[in-house]
Amino acid sequence: MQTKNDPKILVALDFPSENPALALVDQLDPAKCRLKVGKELFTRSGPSLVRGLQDRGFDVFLDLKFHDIPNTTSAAVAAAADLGVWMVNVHASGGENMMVACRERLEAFGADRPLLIAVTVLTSMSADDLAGIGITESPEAHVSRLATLTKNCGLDGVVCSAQEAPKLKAEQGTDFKLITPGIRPLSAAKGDQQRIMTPTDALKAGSDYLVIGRPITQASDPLAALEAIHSEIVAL
Ligand SMILES: O=C(O)c1cc(=O)[nH]c(=O)n1[C@@H]1O[C@H](COP(=O)(O)O)[C@@H](O)[C@H]1O
Repeated sequence: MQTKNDPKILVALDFPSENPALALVDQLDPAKCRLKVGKELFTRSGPSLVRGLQDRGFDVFLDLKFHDIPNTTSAAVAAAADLGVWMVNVHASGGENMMVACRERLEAFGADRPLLIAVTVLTSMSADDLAGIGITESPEAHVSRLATLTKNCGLDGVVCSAQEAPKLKAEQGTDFKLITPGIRPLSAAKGDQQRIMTPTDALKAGSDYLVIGRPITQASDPLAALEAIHSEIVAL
């Protein structure tokens, strides 16, 4: 259920720099979406851009997928919390000690801490890719293994494909948040995403938040595209 204060749509700001990102953002409505800032945009434009988005009323998901030793990674998520972001993520494959260190470090921020999410298996990784790094179980089994580890470490949820959502909700419970990319309204181009789902189907499958990039950012009228998806899911 979409509420005014908890927008389910996370718009992926996959732009090379601040100017085109802000040109898009200034057409959007913070009551209807949050914003995801990833590695390219953050590396170019950094914390000042994040503050600029927050000053415009948007919550920010800082999608930097930290993966390092526990001391370094927990310091990085604390820096994200100092920046006041709404959500931050790490790689679950960084392991238990790393994830626990991150969760413990964020406890100091109390109720205002960012949600701490883990990436399980990137949707770009095939079974062959996993075998190449010594993982012989299926991608699906590895996602479940890493989601269980993530939950046991006390994190808030995982990034996964919406196809995996029913299984993960059944295994991890309804409070464990699922953030799902690969979302396409029926009218939108699939692009390079392979495993796609409509916003409605993804929420019905158990997604908590929908990461949506090009169907909004490349639309001729981005606000109309956002509002169409928002109206579709607010009616659920
Ligand atoms: O972590 C992500 O956000 C992510 C993980 C993943 O497995 N697949 C995936 O597509 N994403 C991101 O989700 C967004 C999807 O954008 P669109 O395909 O344009 O809707 C991009 O920012 C991707 O980098």
